[in-house]
Amino acid sequence: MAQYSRVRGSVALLRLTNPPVNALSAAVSRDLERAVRSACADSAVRVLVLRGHGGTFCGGADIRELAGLVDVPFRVGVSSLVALVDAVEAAEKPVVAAIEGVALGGGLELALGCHFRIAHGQARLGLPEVTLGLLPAAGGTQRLPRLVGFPAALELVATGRDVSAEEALALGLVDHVTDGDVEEAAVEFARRVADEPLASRRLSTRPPPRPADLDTLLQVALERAQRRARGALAPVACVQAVRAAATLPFTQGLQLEQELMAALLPSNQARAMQYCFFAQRIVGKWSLPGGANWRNSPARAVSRAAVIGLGTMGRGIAVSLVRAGIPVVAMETDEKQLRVVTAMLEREAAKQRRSPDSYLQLVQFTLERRDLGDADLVVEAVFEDLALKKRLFAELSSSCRPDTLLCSNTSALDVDALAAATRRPELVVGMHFFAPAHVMKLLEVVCGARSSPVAVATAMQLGKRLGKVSVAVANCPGFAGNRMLKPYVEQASFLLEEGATPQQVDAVLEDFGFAMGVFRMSDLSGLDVGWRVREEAGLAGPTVPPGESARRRHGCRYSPLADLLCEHGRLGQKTGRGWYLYEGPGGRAATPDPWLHDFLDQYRRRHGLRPRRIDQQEVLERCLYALANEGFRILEEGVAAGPEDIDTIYVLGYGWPAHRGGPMYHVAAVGLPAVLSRLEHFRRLHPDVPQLRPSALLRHLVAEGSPPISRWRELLKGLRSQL
Ligand SMILES: CC/C=C\CC(=O)SCCNC(=O)CCNC(=O)[C@H](O)C(C)(C)COP(=O)(O)OP(=O)(O)OC[C@H]1O[C@@H](n2cnc3c(N)ncnc32)[C@H](O)[C@@H]1OP(=O)(O)O
Repeated sequence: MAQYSRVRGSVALLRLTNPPVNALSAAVSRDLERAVRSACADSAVRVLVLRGHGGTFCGGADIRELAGLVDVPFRVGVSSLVALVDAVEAAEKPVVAAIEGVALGGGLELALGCHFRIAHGQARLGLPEVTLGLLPAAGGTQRLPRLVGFPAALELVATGRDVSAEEALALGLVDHVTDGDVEEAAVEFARRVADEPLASRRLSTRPPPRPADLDTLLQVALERAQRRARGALAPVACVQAVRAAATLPFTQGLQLEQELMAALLPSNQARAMQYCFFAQRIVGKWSLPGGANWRNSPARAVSRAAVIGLGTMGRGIAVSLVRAGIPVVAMETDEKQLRVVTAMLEREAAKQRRSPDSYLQLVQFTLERRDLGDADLVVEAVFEDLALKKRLFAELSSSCRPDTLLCSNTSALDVDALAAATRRPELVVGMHFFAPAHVMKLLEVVCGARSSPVAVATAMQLGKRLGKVSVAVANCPGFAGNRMLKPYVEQASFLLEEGATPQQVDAVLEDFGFAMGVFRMSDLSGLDVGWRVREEAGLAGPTVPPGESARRRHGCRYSPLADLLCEHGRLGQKTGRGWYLYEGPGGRAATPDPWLHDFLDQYRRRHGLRPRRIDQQEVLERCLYALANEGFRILEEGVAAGPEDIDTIYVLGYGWPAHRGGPMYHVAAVGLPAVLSRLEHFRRLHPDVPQLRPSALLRHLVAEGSPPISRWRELLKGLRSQL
């Protein structure tokens, strides 16, 4: 796990070895500590270089231990890592960290214990513990501010953002960056510093910097963390721990860090966030009914891509491709959109500290379909209209190379119908990006009935290359994410009919931790999007069969409230009014609108609905259980392979709070029998709402004694699977 060898006579080269990411399990930490002590005791050694095996320094503490997934008490992992970092820092001979790949979490804390840090130009460094519901508890919150100052330390610890080697150098986090061989550079560096005094290099003994505005800075950071945390404990604990570095001596700061960690480690929030971490890895291990899977189906190389349509979605997709270094041919007729995408690329280049030209030269704008001919993969991102898309797919099928993959960014339409319009249905898949596509980390890869393994593998792999988490789902209206949104939005509308207000419903959902309540979200994305879909489905507008009552469709309860707002020209933020009032068209600040409240009163009177007081619990249960119930149906039908897929989609694509794990994790945590009983209760009260009828899978799981969520995937394999 950790050995040392002597190089160039007096340099001890220690190699941390625990593939795939050299995680510091308790055993590995102890082993490395022993190796450090032996090297220090070796009289032939003057200086130590510490590196990781296999091109990566260290991915941090072993999360499986912290999450209680292996048979090692989590406190043992923490204390072994703390002891290791302390031993490294206390070494009487200089220790140089040679960082390549990543130094994350406990890995970076280990590097902070070293006296010098050399990084490869491609390395990434960070303290992502907050994303696991934790904080850096091997001295990271105390050493980092002593090295890079409070503003940077507060930001890095509280957000978990990782930085490039270049930024690390600018922050003072590393001493030197090399684009050559990091081991050679570190050994060379080590020989130069072998005789340097170490006192000032031990961060624990350094006084923390004290800018004049430190108190204000700490207060602002704490308030910001509280505001942004939306109920999550870890970001606030992170700021509290870093603040201790300003107010307490090192050992007492460390003590507080440990106490905060001891409170976070066993918390439900940390469990939920660690579940999310592993869920996001599980979803990469896709399989298809024929036996093809992520292991046996290689992806095709994508060295040139095309994007059709540079509206909101298309331009985000184009930017993502360019950022990943993939040349893009972008087809768009509206010149205004070309200017927008050019400006976006310039901004992105500046963010990545690249020249604008390095990005702009990767894009070729065109009006001609023949220019797409050479692409390995085309992503269509035109208007959401099935007939239009089918025509386009038919044309692409004739004009593109026979092996070009044809992908659609549709958010709900039938991928099999698009495939059927081509002469290569096996090379058609859905690639459903989420807006803004260059920011959101989720990609739903929609596998059509005839999509080939290579098409699925290529789309999944491309998502990863773009820095996204790809989740494979089967083709059905709305796929997994948008399909589950429907009953959730419907319940919210029914609650308005029964007496709630948009701000009441949103406040409950935002208190739960959602980035945005359902009505604010609907205003942001535009009420007309759903209106168009409902019109196409014969639920709204001129296509509704004559004689259908306003509040019923196909014999079931229907709320026409959103349709009525659209008819009044209230499309959300873009028109300056929707469920809320905004400063003007395009405004962002939502305020309650007296017009809307009058409108709701009149609506209720017109339909003889007597408003009642609705409490928070009812809002939460009806919205969230209806959504999760649809999730069970999706699992039952094999549209998604497991609860991890649904939870990943909701956390990364729909603002579900990670500290609550995702909808399926949430209902499992509440208890399936309790959820079933509440759904049965609501179903009795609303017999004309089929979405409240508990799904067969939920009943089945309850009948089986509510197995833990980690077992559902296996149990589902026995059911009908489309994946
Ligand atoms: C005292 C306590 C102090 C500190 C606490 C900590 O250090 S908490 C851990 C902090 N570290 C992290 O959060 C990093 C997590 N890992 C990653 O971000 C990525 O895995 C990484 C290292 C950037 C590599 O990414 P890549 O895309 O190359 O691989 P992938 O994510 O698919 O991971 C490969 C397999 O490794 C497993 N794994 C990754 N990190 C850890 C870890 N720290 N502990 C345990 N296991 C880890 C991951 O689950 C994958 O496993 P697999 O079975 O192949 O799905």
